[in-house]
Amino acid sequence: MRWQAQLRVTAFTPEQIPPAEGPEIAFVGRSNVGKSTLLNGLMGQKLAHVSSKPGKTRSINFYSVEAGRKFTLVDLPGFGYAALSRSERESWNRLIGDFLSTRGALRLIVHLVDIRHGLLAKDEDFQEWSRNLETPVFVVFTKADKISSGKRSGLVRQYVSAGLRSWDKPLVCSSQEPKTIEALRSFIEAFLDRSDGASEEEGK
Ligand SMILES: Nc1nc2c(ncn2[C@@H]2O[C@H](COP(=O)(O)OP(=O)(O)OP(=O)(O)O)[C@@H](O)[C@H]2O)c(=O)[nH]1
Repeated sequence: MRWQAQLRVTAFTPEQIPPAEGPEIAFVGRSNVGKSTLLNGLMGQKLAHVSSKPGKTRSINFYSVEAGRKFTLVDLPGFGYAALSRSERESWNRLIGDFLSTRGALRLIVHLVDIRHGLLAKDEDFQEWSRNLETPVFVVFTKADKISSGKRSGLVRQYVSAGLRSWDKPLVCSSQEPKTIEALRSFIEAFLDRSDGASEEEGK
């Protein structure tokens, strides 16, 4: 299904974070992993700023989506951007960490990983840190067009056997391959339907 999306709020500080309007899905990843490009692909519009220079997304952006139901995509700043000072990096990590560990409306965290590099130190740190969260964290691989399809499946198998969590079928995306973005859209819709069902069961 096509998604109708609009930017709701850009928050630079915790005080600017708006109350949730419904279920939320957060996107995290190292700087330059292709997060803005992927979000634009999902939303079918160029709402997020894409740049070849890392570290462009420095705020938390909330996008309201209407797709037969309402939900919010949350675009978090890329972690581990080296050009920032140590204190800037720490305050960034706090902003992200606090949000992910306290946001009640969060249903899913999508951790984007560049398929060519796999999990680098910052990704490993994030995977380790996020094990204590109640919200599930699923990995989606990006920039798949940069390697051959044979190599892709081998790498994914290797990552998953190393313990990465993802959907039943690990998702590999590329901005150059619209079908892969469409697949992610369908997985997110199905995930939200399932999590609605689970909350109704719990409420009985
Ligand atoms: N070939 C290819 N290039 C991509 C893909 N996704 C993103 N890129 C390129 O990678 C660069 C970074 O993309 P962004 O979407 O800005 O990455 P980001 O993760 O939002 O970056 P930050 O602002 O640092 O957080 C840009 O030059 C994109 O055009 C992809 O699937 N395939």
